Amino acid sequence: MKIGVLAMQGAFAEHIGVLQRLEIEAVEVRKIDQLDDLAGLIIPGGESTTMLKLADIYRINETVKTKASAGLPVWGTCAGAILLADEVTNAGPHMPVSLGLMRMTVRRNAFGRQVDSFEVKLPVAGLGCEPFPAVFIRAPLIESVLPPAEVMARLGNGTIVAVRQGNLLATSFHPELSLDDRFHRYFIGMAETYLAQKRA
Ligand SMILES: NC(=O)CC[C@H](N)C(=O)O
Repeated sequence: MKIGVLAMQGAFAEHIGVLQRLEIEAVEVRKIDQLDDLAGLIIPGGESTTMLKLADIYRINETVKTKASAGLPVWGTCAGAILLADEVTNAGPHMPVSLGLMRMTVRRNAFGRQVDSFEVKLPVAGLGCEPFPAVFIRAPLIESVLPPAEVMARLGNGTIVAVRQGNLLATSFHPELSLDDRFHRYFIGMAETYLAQKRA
């Protein structure tokens, strides 16, 4: 199975590294034809405005929307989660509209500046009892979700930081920067289900 990582900008190399450690063929996606034959796509962290603009120039946004709507598993981490949201409360004047695939409202840069980055042990529904070491870097928070989107994880104060909506997954934090690969294995599981359904 092949999993793509959008490689316009941001932390794509780290995701590729985790996938390769898990012996998954990982593809850097910069052109629309590289979206063919994927079992899943990861949209990494980085800078959401820049990433949206570049993906728009290379006409990737529309193709990702079409493929995700047809069932392709897509996982957005940090800036990638912002791209998946159907509403961004503080988008800024130069930010193109997001892909709008998930029924959730996100607030960018919700935890302060880059120096305020932090790591927490986060209980995550679906990943077992052991909390996940979640790394937050100038992260967005998820203000609200609407069905069919479902909350997978919240911080101790109730802030939503991970959401699943069918074939779509969003995390405010960076699982590719921790040594724990359970989130990547969870997404690979979604990709396996997708392939099995396609073959059936
Ligand atoms: N680590 C990240 O992906 C940060 C996201 C970035 N602050 C943005 O709003 O686009």
